[in-house]
Amino acid sequence: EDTNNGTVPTPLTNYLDTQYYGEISIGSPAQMFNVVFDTGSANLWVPSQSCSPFSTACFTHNRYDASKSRTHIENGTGFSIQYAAGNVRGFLSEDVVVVGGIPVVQVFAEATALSAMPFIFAKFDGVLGMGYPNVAIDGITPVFDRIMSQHVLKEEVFSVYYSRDPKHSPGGELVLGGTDPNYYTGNFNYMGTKETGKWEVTMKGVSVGMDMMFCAEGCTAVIDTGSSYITGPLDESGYKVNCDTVKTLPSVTFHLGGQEYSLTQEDYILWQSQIEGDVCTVTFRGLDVPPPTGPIWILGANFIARYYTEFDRRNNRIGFAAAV
Ligand SMILES: CC(C)(C)OC(=O)N[C@@H]1CNC[C@H](C(=O)N(Cc2cccc(Cl)c2Cl)C2CC2)C1
Repeated sequence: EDTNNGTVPTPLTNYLDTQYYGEISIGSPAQMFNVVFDTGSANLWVPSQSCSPFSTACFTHNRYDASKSRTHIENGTGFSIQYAAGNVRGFLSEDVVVVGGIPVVQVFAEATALSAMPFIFAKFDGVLGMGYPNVAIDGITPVFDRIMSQHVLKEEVFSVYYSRDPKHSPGGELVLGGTDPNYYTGNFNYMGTKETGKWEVTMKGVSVGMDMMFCAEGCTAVIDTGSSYITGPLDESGYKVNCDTVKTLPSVTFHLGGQEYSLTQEDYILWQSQIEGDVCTVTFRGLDVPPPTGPIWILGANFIARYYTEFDRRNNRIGFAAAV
């Protein structure tokens, strides 16, 4: 059903609370792909039919076949992304991409080489960057910018709901042009994005329990829908705790835009029941980014699952409301 004059919500699949992806189509007739809608990047790439036979990660995913699309436009320019954990190489193509019911003619990358790490663990096929244009590699206009220039959206915003429990259905939802009141309660609290033209805000501190433990002088918080966890300048990463002590663990509070956003142990502990017993891991990752970029925190899926997030391009601000 059309809820935002021109757009329909995109249901997301939640894979183990670590990967949230939804379906888009590319080409005519439509070729379907599962993509992560990633606010930490701004390019669209999917595996290519012409990927190398040695790229295992490519063969276990849906691949775009240009020869089968009558709306395909040849480009051929080389393309590569260097992630922290791996890389993607390929070439550019252009075709009709449909997101949330909206068609756009989009320049995207056909990946011909995907590093096995980490993409053999990816349940999604590709990535659809929802970041600002200045994050886009090769200056390619991002999908959401192409959608905005069609003036079909009621508001120039998009919103993200991530479920906290893989058994819930849907595992999440992306709304283009508005928010979905079914997935949040109360009001939104807004904060301006930094003038860097990224989905990042100034954070005033991080408290553990009652003590301000980190970022006391202020730091940057990136709101990154494509990251699974919370990353900060911590030396503990993948910290294991005794599951019996989990209920005594303190809340962790992020001070953003004059509000306090707390995560309780159920939000930040990954509790896995295994044969040899339960294993509990703190889902904070250590990542040291030196100044001037750092110190930087990345608030990923387990933050967004607790706080429904509205990304507002019109007003260059981010809004949080309590997720249902
Ligand atoms: C500098 C620039 C290249 C733009 O930086 C980024 O693109 N930075 C991206 C920021 N958002 C997270 C992205 C990421 O880590 N992955 C890998 C990933 C994440 C979760 C789970 C799995 Cl399995 C995987 Cl493979 C992409 C899938 C979104 C990198």
